[in-house]
Amino acid sequence: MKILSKEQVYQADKATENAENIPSYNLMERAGGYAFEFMHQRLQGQPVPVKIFCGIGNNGGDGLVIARYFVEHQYPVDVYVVNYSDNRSKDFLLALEELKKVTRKWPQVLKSEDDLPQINREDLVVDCIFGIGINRPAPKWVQQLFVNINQSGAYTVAIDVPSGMGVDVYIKDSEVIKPTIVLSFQTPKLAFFLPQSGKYINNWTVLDIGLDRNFMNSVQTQAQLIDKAEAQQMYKPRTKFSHKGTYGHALLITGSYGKTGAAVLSCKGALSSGAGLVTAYTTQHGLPILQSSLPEAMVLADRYNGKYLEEIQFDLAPTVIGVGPGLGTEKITQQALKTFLKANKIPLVVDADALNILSENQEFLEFLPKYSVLTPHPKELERLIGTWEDDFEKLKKAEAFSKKYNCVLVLKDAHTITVFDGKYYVNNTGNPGLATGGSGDVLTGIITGLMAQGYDALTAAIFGVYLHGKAADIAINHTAYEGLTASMITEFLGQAYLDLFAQPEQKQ
Ligand SMILES: NC(=O)C1=CN([C@@H]2O[C@H](COP(=O)(O)OP(=O)(O)OC[C@H]3O[C@@H](n4cnc5c(N)ncnc54)[C@H](OP(=O)(O)O)[C@@H]3O)[C@@H](O)[C@H]2O)[C@@H](O)CC1
Ligand SMILES: Nc1ncnc2c1ncn2[C@@H]1O[C@H](COP(=O)(O)OP(=O)(O)O)[C@@H](O)[C@H]1O
Ligand SMILES: [K+]
Repeated sequence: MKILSKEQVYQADKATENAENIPSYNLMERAGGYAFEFMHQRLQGQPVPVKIFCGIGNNGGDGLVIARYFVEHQYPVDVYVVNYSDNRSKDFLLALEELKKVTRKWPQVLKSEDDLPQINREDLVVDCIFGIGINRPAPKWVQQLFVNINQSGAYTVAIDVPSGMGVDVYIKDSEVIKPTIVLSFQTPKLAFFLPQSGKYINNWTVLDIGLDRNFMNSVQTQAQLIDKAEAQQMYKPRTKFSHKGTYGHALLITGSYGKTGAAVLSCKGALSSGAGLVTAYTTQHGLPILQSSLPEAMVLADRYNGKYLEEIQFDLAPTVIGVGPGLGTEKITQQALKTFLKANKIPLVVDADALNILSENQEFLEFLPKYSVLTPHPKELERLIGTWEDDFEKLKKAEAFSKKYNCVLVLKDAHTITVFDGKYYVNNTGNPGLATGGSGDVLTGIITGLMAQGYDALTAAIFGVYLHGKAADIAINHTAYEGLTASMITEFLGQAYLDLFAQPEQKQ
């Protein structure tokens, strides 16, 4: 699903007004109408006390349209205008006129902290204070209103975006409404998926308000949400007369003394994603461990008998190499990695300690083959690209890094974002069950396994992240978040594949 930027949303509005030859106010009517319908279908006329907080821009205007519908359907409703500015938008004023036609109970105007009403747990709060137009911290008294709403425990529906949240910029030092659900118009907003702002999002849904199809089909967005529909398109079906050679050979350079588990997990990831052959390259003492725990994998060990890899040299031609999990960052391993990288031409997936070694020796980055996949978690990313002011700056820095080194950068997080060629592919599977040691090692194996099967680096990264998260989503039905271990991700990977084409259950 496309994630439009703020500017693109305004452009989509204009395109729709032009294509349908309608005034902008019609869109506000449509948006407000759909939002009301969503709530009305769930409330079914129950006399829940509704409190609608409207700003003075178009988000506030949506709120006034919603208010009119609530009045018309005889819900007990209080409407407040949060008067943070006297610059009321044209369509806000039109919506106010329409509201006044159906009720004599005019909105109460709030101008300071003293005006803020009591909010009760039993209320339904509709948040229309700020939408995508916010560009600086709200006035303090308005922020106090956000806090009051958050502390009330009331069921809170945010219209378009939670008030206080910037959609393409981070608004520093500002309170944000933490809604029960966000009803977002036409497109989810990038901020929903970033850790600094996404922590305010419990649940969101998109309301299709019918923006111009031509515009929506042709607009090129920087960000895209990856869900089942997108993942299905990536899947490569197997053919009847294929054999293990068809699905490539994945080599995983992994493990050290006490961290052979990382090697096992990444090999399991590669095997369960479907690689034709998997070989681990590890330390000598790791060899028997791998052989006994994972009979499907072949194992090569370095010549020395040390705790860490001292040399990376093998006499085989894998399709793709995954490197990093459990390697450690010993000087001797750093040297071995340098020698290997200098000579290597085979596509790479780089993770964990291999990333840490690259961070310490940035000159090694030049040795990476084109389209290498790098999979840092936030700390590894910081070591690689330095610190950032906020999540949007992080994305910009990641984008610049990926362009400079021509690599696919997988920013692992609750919503992992794959960055390549100026585009952001935002993953929408996975859950906190994945916050467990080794789950990243499994991901490295999965992406390496997909590349072995002929998926290009970008697709392997996006699809691998999707499958990894989906396997965890299926697994937690059996394990809960707490019971999920990294190995189990690989056990449920097959179900993640099956789910790609599973038909939703038909209602009788
Ligand atoms: N296609 C769609 O999706 C449709 C969307 N629609 C709706 O329109 C909404 C966007 O409306 P909007 O552009 O009027 O902005 P909104 O968020 O109401 O803010 C109002 C104004 O506040 C101002 N301001 C900013 N920060 C401030 C601050 N800290 N303290 C004080 N003032 C501040 C700023 O003006 P400024 O002062 O910067 O000139 C800003 O313009 C969108 O979210 C959706 O709900 C539908 O109606 C139609 C279809
Ligand atoms: N709260 C979460 N929600 C969704 N995915 C998560 C969450 N926490 C971690 N993950 C995922 O789990 C993996 C953790 O990787 P990493 O930190 O490298 O683990 P390890 O080093 O232990 O293997 C990443 O793919 C990340 O996106
Ligand atoms: K809002």
